[in-house]
Amino acid sequence: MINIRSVNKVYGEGPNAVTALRDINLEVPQGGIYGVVGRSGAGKSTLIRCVNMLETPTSGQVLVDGQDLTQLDEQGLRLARHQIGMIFQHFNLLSSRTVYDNIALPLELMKADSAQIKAAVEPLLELTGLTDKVDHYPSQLSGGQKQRVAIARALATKPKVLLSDEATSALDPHTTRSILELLKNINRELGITILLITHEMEVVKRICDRVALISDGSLIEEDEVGHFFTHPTTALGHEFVETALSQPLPEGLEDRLHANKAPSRRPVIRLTFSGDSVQAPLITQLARQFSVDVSILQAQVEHIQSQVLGRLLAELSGSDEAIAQAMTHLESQPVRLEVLGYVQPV
Ligand SMILES: Nc1ncnc2c1ncn2[C@@H]1O[C@H](COP(=O)(O)OP(=O)(O)OP(=O)(O)O)[C@@H](O)[C@H]1O
Repeated sequence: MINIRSVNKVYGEGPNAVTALRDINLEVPQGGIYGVVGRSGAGKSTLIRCVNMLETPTSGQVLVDGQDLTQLDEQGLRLARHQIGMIFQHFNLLSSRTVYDNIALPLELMKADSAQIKAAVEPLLELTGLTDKVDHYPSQLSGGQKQRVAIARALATKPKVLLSDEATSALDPHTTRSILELLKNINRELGITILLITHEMEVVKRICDRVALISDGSLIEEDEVGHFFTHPTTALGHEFVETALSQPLPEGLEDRLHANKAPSRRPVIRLTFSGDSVQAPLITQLARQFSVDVSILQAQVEHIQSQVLGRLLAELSGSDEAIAQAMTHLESQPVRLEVLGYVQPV
């Protein structure tokens, strides 16, 4: 649905030139919810703004529904943008217009008559839960309600694609959840493809099917969300995943953890399981096959999209040889093994 091919973007020229995107290739499938994550300044906004040509790529192609937007003139671009709605972190509503009139704006610009506008706006008010706010002005609305208006406005031209630029970053966690639910609902009910950028892995975890990670203008990782959470391949990917999954260590453990192995110290390991490996009797196997005792310190099971993700923190005890064999076995299994450190038995 969205094909980004070899896109580069350089701002400015000469010694002041800033390369914001480097040879980005990305394919967003039709009907999916696709997340792009990265640290501040990585190039996320530039990337999403290249998809509706708010920024023109320096080179490369951007195809939406098969049409290469980089080849269109102003008139062609104006028409193509009817297929692409966009929402922003700070809502960008017109303060002098009511909720109804904000949603109607893109239709007015398309010269729709009042009957057409009414027929389009009313179902959107219902979909976004704003029916009782129709005559309110933006100043009379909460942040979440303002974003709902912006979403309804973005859908007014019946786009095939919705772009979301940090749409929940200005909202509290509860409101964030309700807006993400709304986006998911829109994706499901209307079949709209959503491309969102965010610096919050929580957003990706909740609603995205696929995710891309960008760093310093380059795409460094791309995956299905459940797999990304269990098998990040880069150090940055790992860091992002941790922000969304990490739980505080059990009380007192941090103080007891040593970085180095010593004869009497026992390893504390973290196992991350996904899919079928959640069901696998790995722990009992360790005990039986390798004469290793496993004390579970913490356990957690989460559902990320269609994937089940389990995390287990455990202390292993047994002879050095048995522990080494058990670790080798774990490394060969479809789980992620991390050694957090070593503890002296209490
Ligand atoms: N209009 C511009 N002129 C010059 N440089 C720009 C412009 N817009 C962005 N940049 C630069 O391009 C790089 C990427 O910026 P961009 O805003 O796309 O990153 P981002 O990942 O969206 O960051 P943030 O999460 O902080 O918004 C940064 O180095 C930024 O300073």
